[in-house]
Amino acid sequence: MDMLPKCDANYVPLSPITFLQRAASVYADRTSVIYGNARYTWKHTYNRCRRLASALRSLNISKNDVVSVLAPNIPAMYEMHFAVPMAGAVLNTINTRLDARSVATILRHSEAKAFFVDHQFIPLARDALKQLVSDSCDSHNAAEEAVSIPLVVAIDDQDVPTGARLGELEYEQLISLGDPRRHAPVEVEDEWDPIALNYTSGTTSAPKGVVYSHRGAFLSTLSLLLQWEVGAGPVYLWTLPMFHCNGWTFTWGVAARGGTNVCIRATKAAEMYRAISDHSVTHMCCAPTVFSMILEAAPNERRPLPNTVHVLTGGAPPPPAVVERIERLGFHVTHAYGLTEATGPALVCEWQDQWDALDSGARARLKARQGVSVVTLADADVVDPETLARVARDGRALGEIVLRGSSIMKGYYKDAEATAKTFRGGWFFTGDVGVVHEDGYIEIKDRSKDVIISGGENISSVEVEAVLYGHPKVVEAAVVAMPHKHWGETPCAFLAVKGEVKEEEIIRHCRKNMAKFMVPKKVVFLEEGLPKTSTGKVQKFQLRVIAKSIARKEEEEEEKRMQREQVVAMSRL
Ligand SMILES: Nc1ncnc2c1ncn2[C@@H]1O[C@H](COP(=O)(O)OP(=O)(O)OP(=O)(O)O)[C@@H](O)[C@H]1O
Repeated sequence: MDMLPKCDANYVPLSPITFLQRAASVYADRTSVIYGNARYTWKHTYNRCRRLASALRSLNISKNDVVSVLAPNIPAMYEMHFAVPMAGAVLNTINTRLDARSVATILRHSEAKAFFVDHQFIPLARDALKQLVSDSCDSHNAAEEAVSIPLVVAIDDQDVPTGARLGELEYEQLISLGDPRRHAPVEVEDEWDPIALNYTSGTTSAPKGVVYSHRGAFLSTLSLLLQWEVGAGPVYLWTLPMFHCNGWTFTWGVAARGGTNVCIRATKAAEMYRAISDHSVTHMCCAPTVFSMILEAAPNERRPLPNTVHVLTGGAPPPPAVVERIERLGFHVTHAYGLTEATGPALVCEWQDQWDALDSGARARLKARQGVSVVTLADADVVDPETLARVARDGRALGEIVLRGSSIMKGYYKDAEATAKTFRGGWFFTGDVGVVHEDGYIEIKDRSKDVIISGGENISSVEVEAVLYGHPKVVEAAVVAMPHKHWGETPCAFLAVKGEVKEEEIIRHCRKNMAKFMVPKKVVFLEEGLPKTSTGKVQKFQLRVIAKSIARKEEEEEEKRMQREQVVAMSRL
């Protein structure tokens, strides 16, 4: 049997771009994309992608060249997920909430050959390009790595054109100029070839460039469709940014199921309710912070849900109290855990039938666990990061969550050291601390950098946050370490609340619901909400800076008070 070789008939490189070709033939006249009043069918989308791929090739974009895009969830952004790899190039979607300096850093690091910019982000892109030009002048003087300036393509609004331009080229003009007969889309030669370059959220350190292969993207897409039980023809609302791990692969996945992509420019409560109601949305993905937006929407923004909306949530721990509330509204939540490095979700809290009989609170607590590996992952575990020994399956022993399988990235672009550090002993190390329960379900307790160590005890900020979310007035909660002269660190809670609530009330609520050593010593109310990354994660490093300065101030005041008491005591002598 070993003598039977691979041939073109039985061995075709796996790539998610094949989903589009199939969609164009199987679902040709079905609506592929809705954006405002603009509508496309799968036949249209396929033809437009072929034209764009061919236009890119005519501009000398070739194999492994990086094409960057700065755009919200619009049809062009969707099309580029197919057109760029169809030209043999690598898609780099840039986070639209970054500042010009960071956008320039990504353009420089990725050596982007082309840069597509949505009209709304032209001012940001212009500043980033200025920065890049100035870096390029500096690099000539300092004999650094040369900086190349990408070809710029403006994307005008595909529903209501604005006429805004940046650079010489415009998106629709490229599509009309593309001629697949002269420059045919490129065949994928090797499924290990890169398809996308995604920078991490930068929650804990400088963003790293994560490279996906066609194979990894293909398998992750199928795996997530299966895991989430997405049937034929889903109506998928784009609330998760497509720039976040290629929309957790659903950019490619919606084509695989012949679904309809409902694109909205901004993930805001009114837009979401309207789109769900107008288009009978069946599926959406989002970070748990989006739940708070939906739950706190003003009465005039709300609309009744026309049907059950299946939501895949992840990216941050969903507090059980919030899961319970959102499900009462008619959303059905599936919880997944993942990372940019794992091509989006890697663990999913797969539901067990016997859990249906539990009350809603118990169901939400089970659902808030991160779960078991998705089908294309070979293995997931929690291990001692030094010895690599598996931790006990008791829901208590802490270790680092590790993953292994075809969904894991190829590596970090131009960073061999970070790649070597994260791949060890046949595992990918996530940097997240977790436990394994008796039933084999993994639960994240913290990111290793976020664990609070108070008097030698580890405190999981996620556990303290879950209790805080149980308070009826808490809308957002994050807990970080605050330096403490006796305990080393103590928990400091940052809250966004509705209505009036005092620090003492929150502390009382915590005392009632958690061990004494876990109770936050300080509660800070942030009226403007918690600082977040573009992917909806709380920027805990910013909160740590505030907590540190509060601790310093309190220590200074304490010292002053002691000095005053000493003076008084001396004067009495
Ligand atoms: N369901 C979840 N529950 C808890 N945490 C989650 C969940 N899903 C993802 N996360 C957190 O998000 C992290 C992955 O985030 P992402 O890849 O967007 O970049 P980042 O790790 O935040 O950024 P950086 O690596 O640059 O600091 C995970 O390591 C984990 O800490």
